[in-house]
Amino acid sequence: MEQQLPAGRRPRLVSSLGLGQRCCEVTLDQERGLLAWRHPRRGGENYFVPTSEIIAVEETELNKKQRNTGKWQKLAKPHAFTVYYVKKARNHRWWCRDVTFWCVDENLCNQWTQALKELLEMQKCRPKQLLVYINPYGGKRQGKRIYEQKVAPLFSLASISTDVVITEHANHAKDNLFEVNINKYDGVVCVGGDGMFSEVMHGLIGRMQKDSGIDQNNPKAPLVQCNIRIGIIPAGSTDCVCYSTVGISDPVTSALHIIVGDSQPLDVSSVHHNNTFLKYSVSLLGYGFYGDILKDSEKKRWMGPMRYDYSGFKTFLSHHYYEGTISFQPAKHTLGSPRDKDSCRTGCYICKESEQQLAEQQKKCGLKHEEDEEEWKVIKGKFLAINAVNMSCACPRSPKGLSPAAHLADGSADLILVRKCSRFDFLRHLVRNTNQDDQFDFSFVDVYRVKSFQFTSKLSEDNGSNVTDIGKKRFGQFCRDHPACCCNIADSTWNCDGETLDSSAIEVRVHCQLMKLFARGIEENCKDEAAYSHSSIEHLL
Ligand SMILES: CCCCCCCCCCCCC/C=C/[C@@H](O)[C@H](COP(=O)(O)O)NC(=O)CCCCC
Ligand SMILES: Nc1ncnc2c1ncn2[C@@H]1O[C@H](COP(=O)(O)OP(=O)(O)O)[C@@H](O)[C@H]1O
Ligand SMILES: [Ca+2]
Repeated sequence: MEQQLPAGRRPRLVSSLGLGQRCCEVTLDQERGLLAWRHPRRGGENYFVPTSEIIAVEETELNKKQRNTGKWQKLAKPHAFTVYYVKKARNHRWWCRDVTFWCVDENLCNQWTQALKELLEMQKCRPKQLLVYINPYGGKRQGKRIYEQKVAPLFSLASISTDVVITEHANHAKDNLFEVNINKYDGVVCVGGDGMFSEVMHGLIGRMQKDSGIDQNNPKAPLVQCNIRIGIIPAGSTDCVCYSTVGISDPVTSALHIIVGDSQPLDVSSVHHNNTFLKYSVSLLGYGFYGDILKDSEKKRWMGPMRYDYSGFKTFLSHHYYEGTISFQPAKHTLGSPRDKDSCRTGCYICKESEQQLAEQQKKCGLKHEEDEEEWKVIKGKFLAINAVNMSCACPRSPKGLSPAAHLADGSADLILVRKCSRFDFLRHLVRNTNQDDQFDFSFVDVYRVKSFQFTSKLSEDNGSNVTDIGKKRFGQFCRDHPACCCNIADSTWNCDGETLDSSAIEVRVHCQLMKLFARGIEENCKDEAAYSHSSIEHLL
């Protein structure tokens, strides 16, 4: 049955179709892009699936067993089609579910499959061709298996073609991205952890700047936005970028976000030392505690993700603090503050506002550099940790993150300064990173929302530029001589998204929405699946 609508509008299909052994009314609102049916069993539960969340539609041959039971016996040849769709479960997890409808009228069946396929064709943001890099050694070394068993079948169901590269060494993906014909692809997927994501991001952003003649060594150069989206299939040790942008670290959920063609802009920080480009960072730039953990944990890679717990415990016991000067420019352009109670969620208005400001600025100045005369604030002190985060840095170890109110795409980073305090107080602060309590509510913790910052350790100020070697020598000697003492004349290292930086003196600038992910930010939590269905229909109708 078809309902007539005014000319120009797409019709609403309403039919009584078979579902299992019974009949149910199925509606396809083509104008609004919504498929709905009431399950004849399961207490008559209503299902509402936005067509933007349909993965695939296939004509289906009903098998013998299905045909030989119940109503089928009386039918000559039933015609059927299967709809594969996203089912949202608790904790931001997505599943791929399917439902098979049947009818005796072949024309009606064709009408349904054709209408659904046309609606899928209209989803222009979906990728058709992807370049996939798999780090076989990331996390628990399961990357290849995860991709082959959980992700590749979904890509194939969604008719996505892939070129797959299994990396053979570090920087393989990054170097490869400078050579490939990137225009062939609608996106790049990395299977691994934050380090692997960082590699792919460096390849893409670096390639983009090279092709546009931008000198990455110039810390003030306005960088060219990278429009090719990156998808992350989590298979690493921390998977913070995935968790903070999707809400869960789950390969199937991430694959489905890629398939439906989600897009989430992301701020990226550039890190320089003496007019030399060092790295980009999207998650954590950590000096002191997280730098020391990383340095120690690199020697324990064979332990897998557990290396961070081991090195974390060791580093906590060592309780080293570091002296230095941090200068920063507060982010006055953004509406939020790090102590906000609300977090960045799908469709965040603060990030949208920044996007608008960015567009206006680009219209005004193009790629010209705008002189930034805004004030610098300077803080000298003794720090146990200096953490700069472009996003919340939520991960399974810290579900709300190091800075729960940080925004994915507002053009700012949260700078968290943890000053020298007792071991017990530091532990209280750390524990609050793992629970619901406020980790900033301590006299020794300060947090600022910034658009750029610089750091120089006391050691580098005292000794000039060749800090790393001096630090290394003194650190070794000092530790042997005074193992129980916590004061430190040595430098720590910066942990930049899981990679150590060679210099402790750095200059950092946040680039608003420099790149995009196949994600949509964390969706508002839904109490249960049925509630989701009803809220989504209310939103759509
Ligand atoms: C009582 C103990 C409390 C421990 C506090 C735990 C808080 C954990 C916050 C972790 C934030 C992580 C930010 C992301 C960092 C990653 O970029 C980096 C590299 O990840 P990967 O490539 O997947 O290995 N991971 C880390 O630096 C690990 C930090 C973990 C520290 C325990
Ligand atoms: N084939 C490979 N062999 C060794 N190292 C690799 C390989 N492929 C990628 N890498 C490097 O491994 C590092 C860590 O990878 P990642 O996937 O983030 O795992 P983890 O989360 O366990 O640290 C990355 O910095 C990346 O450059
Ligand atoms: Ca940000």
